[in-house]
Amino acid sequence: MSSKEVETQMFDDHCKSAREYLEFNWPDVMAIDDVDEGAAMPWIMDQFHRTFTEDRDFGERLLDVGTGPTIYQLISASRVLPHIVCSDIHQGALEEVRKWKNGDAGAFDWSSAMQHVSGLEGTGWEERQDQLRRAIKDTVFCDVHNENPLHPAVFRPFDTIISTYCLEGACFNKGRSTYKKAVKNVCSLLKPDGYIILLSYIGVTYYLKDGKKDPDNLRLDTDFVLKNLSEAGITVLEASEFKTPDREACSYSDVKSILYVVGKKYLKGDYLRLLSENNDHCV
Ligand SMILES: C[S@@+](CC[C@H](N)C(=O)[O-])C[C@H]1O[C@@H](n2cnc3c(N)ncnc32)[C@H](O)[C@@H]1O
Repeated sequence: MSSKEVETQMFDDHCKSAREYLEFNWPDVMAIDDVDEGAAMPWIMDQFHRTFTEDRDFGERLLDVGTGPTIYQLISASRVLPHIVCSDIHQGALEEVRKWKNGDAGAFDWSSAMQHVSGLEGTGWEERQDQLRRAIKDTVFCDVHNENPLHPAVFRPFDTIISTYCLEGACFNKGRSTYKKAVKNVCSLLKPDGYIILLSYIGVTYYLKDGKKDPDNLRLDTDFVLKNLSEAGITVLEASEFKTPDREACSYSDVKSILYVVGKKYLKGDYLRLLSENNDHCV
């Protein structure tokens, strides 16, 4: 893609640029009264905090799939994973991440999210901000529709993968079989024994575009998301859901809930042992 094409690439059907996406979705980063999502942000940050303070071995190398221009999803992980690769199909989104990493004057301000997480951890937010900036090692092209989403780059399988609101965005008008393949493609980037954390919109039937309803033909429900993870070799360790507010009018979509999933790609032998030891681990 030429630099001119990169500059003019629409971010999505809703926002012209990655910057517009940031300003539309996070006029107030830790908002508790978002029209569609209510107090989802504090809940999401708390889920990530809980996950990454659990006694699990997340390894060293984290891949974020469909990072977009955001870093909130990486704050808690960066306390334990020192090597983070951000990936997205949109070059403008990755440029926003690079600007934030480099501390550019025009970079988006995520300090309230940093402060929220530091408050939970009992750490200093500026040191944690530096820690995340140091941990982001690379920003690379990714297309979840490719069998190897990171092609042409070559990476060893990752220890942990995070993906927030990417798969449903990439597949919203492409149907369930495309979603299923995309989940498989993403999970193929995870090493055996690795962890995946997925955040997803559930129950969307339309997104608003220029005041009109743009239908979502994916119609994600929780069971379908968990089943696809399982078919991609992931054992779901936990799944929590945040119910969005009942509302007459939507601002962006009619999302019904936000699903947070932690899964693990067990080695076959370990998985069978786990099953015989404790069935409760499997949702
Ligand atoms: C709704 S945004 C989510 C961004 C960010 N992770 C967040 O939590 O706000 C969806 C992201 O997925 C990216 N995306 C869309 N299609 C993709 C694809 N086929 N492969 C990889 N990323 C894609 C978009 O460029 C966008 O950054």
